[in-house]
Amino acid sequence: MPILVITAVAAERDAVLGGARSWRIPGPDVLAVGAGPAAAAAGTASALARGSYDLVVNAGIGGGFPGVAPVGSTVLATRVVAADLGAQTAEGFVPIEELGFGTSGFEADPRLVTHVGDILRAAGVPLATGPALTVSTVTGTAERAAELAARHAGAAVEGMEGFGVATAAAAHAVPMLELRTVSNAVGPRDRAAWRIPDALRALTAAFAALEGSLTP
Ligand SMILES: O=C(O)c1cccc(C(=O)CC[C@H]2O[C@@H](n3cnc4c(=O)[nH]cnc43)[C@H](O)[C@@H]2O)c1
Repeated sequence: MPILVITAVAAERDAVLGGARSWRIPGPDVLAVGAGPAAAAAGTASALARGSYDLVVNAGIGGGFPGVAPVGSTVLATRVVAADLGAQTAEGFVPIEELGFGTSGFEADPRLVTHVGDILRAAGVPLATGPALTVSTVTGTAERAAELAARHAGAAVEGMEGFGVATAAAAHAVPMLELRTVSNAVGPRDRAAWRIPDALRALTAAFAALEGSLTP
């Protein structure tokens, strides 16, 4: 069953490939397509037009919501949400559904999330599950982090590609998962505190554990 893994940058792609290298079954196709939802959607759609896949996984590092997904943990998304797709009004943010011309969320297959989550936990991966928020601007203040957490109950992780990958996967009727390892906390910007090498190692460990389990 061919699997497509989409990452933003080459370091994430190589981390995924490092984990899949130990698989005794054919590994996934892993593509680094660039940062942000537009690059992710275009890269995923192009790959899905070229080949046939049974599952698309958006994988990478991400920001974890404090109290849900600490730095060093791994997040498997139950739902992929475009957190800034809508309109800002004097009364607050209005999601695109309420504007009447689009959708801002895709649910992951709950059976697939349970199955893959069980495999990761059994392998000792410190796992959190919950909504994965996709943003075009990385959150850099406590106020913005609190606003997002209030608007999305149980928000676990923030990244920049999930919604783009999910949109392309849905257009091709292919199931989609988002898996992120937490390099930093969502909140006041402190780039020096990002634990990128640790998060990349966690990504490798997660994919090593997933051999044969990414079955829709
Ligand atoms: O500098 C490096 O060596 C390096 C290695 C791997 C990845 C990076 C990135 O900067 C990846 C950008 C990618 O990470 C996601 N991300 C990570 N933290 C957050 C966050 O707090 N909020 C939103 N996105 C985050 C995002 O998907 C980016 O595309 C650097």
